[in-house]
Amino acid sequence: MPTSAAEHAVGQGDADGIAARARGLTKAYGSGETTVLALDSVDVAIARGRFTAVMGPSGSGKSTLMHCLAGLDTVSAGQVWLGDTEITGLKDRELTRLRRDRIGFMFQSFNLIPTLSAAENITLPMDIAGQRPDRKWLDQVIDTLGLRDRLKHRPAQLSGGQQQRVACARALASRPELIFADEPTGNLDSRAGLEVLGFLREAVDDLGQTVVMVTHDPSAAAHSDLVLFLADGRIVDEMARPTAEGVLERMKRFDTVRAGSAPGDADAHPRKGDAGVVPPQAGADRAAPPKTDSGADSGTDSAADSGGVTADGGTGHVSHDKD
Ligand SMILES: Nc1ncnc2c1ncn2[C@@H]1O[C@H](COP(=O)(O)OP(=O)(O)OP(=O)(O)O)[C@@H](O)[C@H]1O
Repeated sequence: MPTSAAEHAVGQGDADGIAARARGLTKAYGSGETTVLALDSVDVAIARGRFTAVMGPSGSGKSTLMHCLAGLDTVSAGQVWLGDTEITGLKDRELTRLRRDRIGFMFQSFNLIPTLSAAENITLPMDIAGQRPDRKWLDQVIDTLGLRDRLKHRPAQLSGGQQQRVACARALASRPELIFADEPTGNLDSRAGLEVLGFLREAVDDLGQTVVMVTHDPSAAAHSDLVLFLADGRIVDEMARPTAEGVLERMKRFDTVRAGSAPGDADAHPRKGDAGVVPPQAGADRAAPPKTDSGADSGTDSAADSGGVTADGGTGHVSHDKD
């Protein structure tokens, strides 16, 4: 039976079986009247060796939660641990190393380097970090992802699904403790999307990896072991062994609640998804949004220019001080 996040209550001291956790995790953007409370005292524990999906309405804080758990963004209050290591308070350089050594990233734009072959893309973060890939593991990843006969191809010679598989292999190459995937199927047609979800599932089942995936898609979430539902910056529910129908039903309730919420509720801490209102300018306050996957090409170019970025596993991440 899948392990529920709830069974691993935060603060019990026993970190066994927990890949990452947060306590009282709060993230506010901006200040004064324009403050946006993206995360509101979130307690969460991500079970090791499981596939966890994070869902919720637009603006509910999914990406912010992922970025804070991955040390890509600073927190306003609370604590975050990766395994036993508290990452809140770590210096930039320590965080960069920790991300590089212990976390794999997959984004909907794949951030592959166009001039490098698939094989070179897969090992690039490790090459930059001066780490030698574990050949046996790498072979296993490549075979599991069905990339053996595509290794010499450049990204432009690969289909979208194959490119995403390369991105998946890159995230897995260093055998990270935790893989964060932000809408990894967002740019794919449904068949390629299914493929990638299948591979993430296999990464968990066959390779023992831990995956956290942010998604809007109930069918994608149905591939996970546990869905965490976020609303207004809080975890409001979870569902073990989810089905697409079950997740869809649960998501519909957000709409009902939001449609029925008092108009003044959103005023204290306005959020993009509040009260069913998503103003067109909702993202305008995101001077430097934490999403770093704004385009495959720009991402790859900057990645090519900056060793720190690609050493992060293709995050495209440059800075995490964006308030
Ligand atoms: N850099 C930023 N500056 C200001 N506000 C931000 C920033 N990043 C996120 N926010 C706000 O924080 C809230 C949560 O954003 P987040 O991107 O985490 O939501 P999400 O659930 O991932 O949304 P979506 O599903 O639309 O991607 C939103 O109201 C958003 O506008």
